[in-house]
Amino acid sequence: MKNLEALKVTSSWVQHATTFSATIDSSTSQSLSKIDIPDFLTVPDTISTWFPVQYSVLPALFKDIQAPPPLRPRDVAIAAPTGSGKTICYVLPVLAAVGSRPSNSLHAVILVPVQTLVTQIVEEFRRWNGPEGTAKVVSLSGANDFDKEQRQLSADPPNVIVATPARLVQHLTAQIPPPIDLSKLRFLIVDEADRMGKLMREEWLDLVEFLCGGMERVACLNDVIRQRRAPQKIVLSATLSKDVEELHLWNLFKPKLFSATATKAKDITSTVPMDHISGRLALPSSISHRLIVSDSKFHPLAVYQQIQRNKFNRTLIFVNEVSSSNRLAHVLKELSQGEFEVDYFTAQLFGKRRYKMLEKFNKNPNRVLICSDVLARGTDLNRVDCVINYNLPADDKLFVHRAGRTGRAGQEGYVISVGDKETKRLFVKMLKVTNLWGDTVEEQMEEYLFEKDLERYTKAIESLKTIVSTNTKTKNGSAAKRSGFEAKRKSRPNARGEKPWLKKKTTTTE
Ligand SMILES: Nc1ncnc2c1ncn2[C@@H]1O[C@H](COP(=O)(O)OP(=O)(O)OP(=O)(O)O)[C@@H](O)[C@H]1O
Repeated sequence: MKNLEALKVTSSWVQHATTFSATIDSSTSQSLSKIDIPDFLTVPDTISTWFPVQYSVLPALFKDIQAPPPLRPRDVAIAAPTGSGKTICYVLPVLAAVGSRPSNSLHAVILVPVQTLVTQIVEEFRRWNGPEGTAKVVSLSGANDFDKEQRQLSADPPNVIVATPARLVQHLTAQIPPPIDLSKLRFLIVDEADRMGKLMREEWLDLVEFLCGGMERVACLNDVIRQRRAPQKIVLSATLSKDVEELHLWNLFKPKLFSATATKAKDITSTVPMDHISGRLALPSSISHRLIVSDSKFHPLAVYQQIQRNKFNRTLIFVNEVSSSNRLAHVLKELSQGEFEVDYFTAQLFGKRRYKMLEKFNKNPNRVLICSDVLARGTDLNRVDCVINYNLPADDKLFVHRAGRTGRAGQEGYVISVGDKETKRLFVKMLKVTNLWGDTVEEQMEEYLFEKDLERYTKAIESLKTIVSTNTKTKNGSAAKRSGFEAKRKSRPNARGEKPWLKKKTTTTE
């Protein structure tokens, strides 16, 4: 039996992609005058040029709006590095489609995997929509009260909805007919598309396509005519997968791919296995990566020394477990002694507290934010100087997205990964397979390098142990109290079903 060689099927639309530079600098950015945008849109002060992905995508999408093709516009897939400005690629076309005198119909639905991104994208719409805000943009996510959202949708139908898939489906199925009319949708946009998971079609895409109408595969002339109403799909990600079956899930109509070429600084060899739409995973060229290898018991001290030595103004530290975040926060607070503020952000933070935490990080210098991977994708924080992988990322895509929280919009960024001899081996192998290892610097930190801070570090660990043991005692105490209460409750007569308060009828004979 001859073992069959795995076939690499590459769709023709992937092969004939429109490419642009992944590097953002004065030579690859274009002046704003090169693209005519509708005059009712206000250009934010921070925007002075078009980034490569915007200069490549915007003219095509504006053309589909100004001169709609006879059938329906081709769907679009956008693969560009983190921080390269993909959000604007759909914000402007959506606002242009809504127009300066918007009707009451829903023009666009934008779906993102996490609620922090929902708020961030609504903010981006507001930045371009101007203070008067011609288009009505609403957010639907776990950050808001569901009933309040329902009332708002019925009272004042929006032109644009930015939502998490779960919350959108909740609104679409909570009442019949749903308060959201998808039948006249012009855009169906999915940001961080490859994060939506393989079950997305069962979970929400089938329902949304059914309510949009016209998404069936063409089987007859009637389908072709019905398809004219279907919304144009735009899927985006920094790590858009090239897997044919994954792309097939999106049921894209004659898709056009806009894809970044290899970054200038990291010339990636073609031997890299093609598991990614632009043929490879890549970090923005403005990011440098350093791997610190030391005994794991010194990792918190190594992190502290890196922040102190490099004088990072804002540092994001990714951990894999919630428990590590508050322990690491305590040790860093003890070590820093006020040199920098330390907070931690995990998925357990709800509603407004999330945004207050991010706002505090964005607005103040000398901050360290310890977080879980809920912030790894898409989150656009203000000038993060350094991303630290305190726990190494589980896979290469997560490494790219975590690293992409720094080095955004062409700014310089540093990524520091912390490992020990064992974890380092697997991590280096993972990065070398997809050539993300690039020009990473490896630094062995031996025990003698920690001596100068060892005393303070030991004190910090001791105080952490005291806190942990106190918490454990309190937990046990309350558990004991609960079990004591439980025991008392069980001992009460009525817990045994007896009713001593009902006087027994004594007969006179007794
Ligand atoms: N033309 C531009 N000029 C200046 N800054 C820009 C421009 N376009 C985008 N930016 C800024 O660059 C940052 C990154 O933009 P954006 O969040 O759209 O990147 P992204 O590609 O979506 O990143 P990710 O893949 O992490 O989601 C934002 O702060 C945005 O304001």
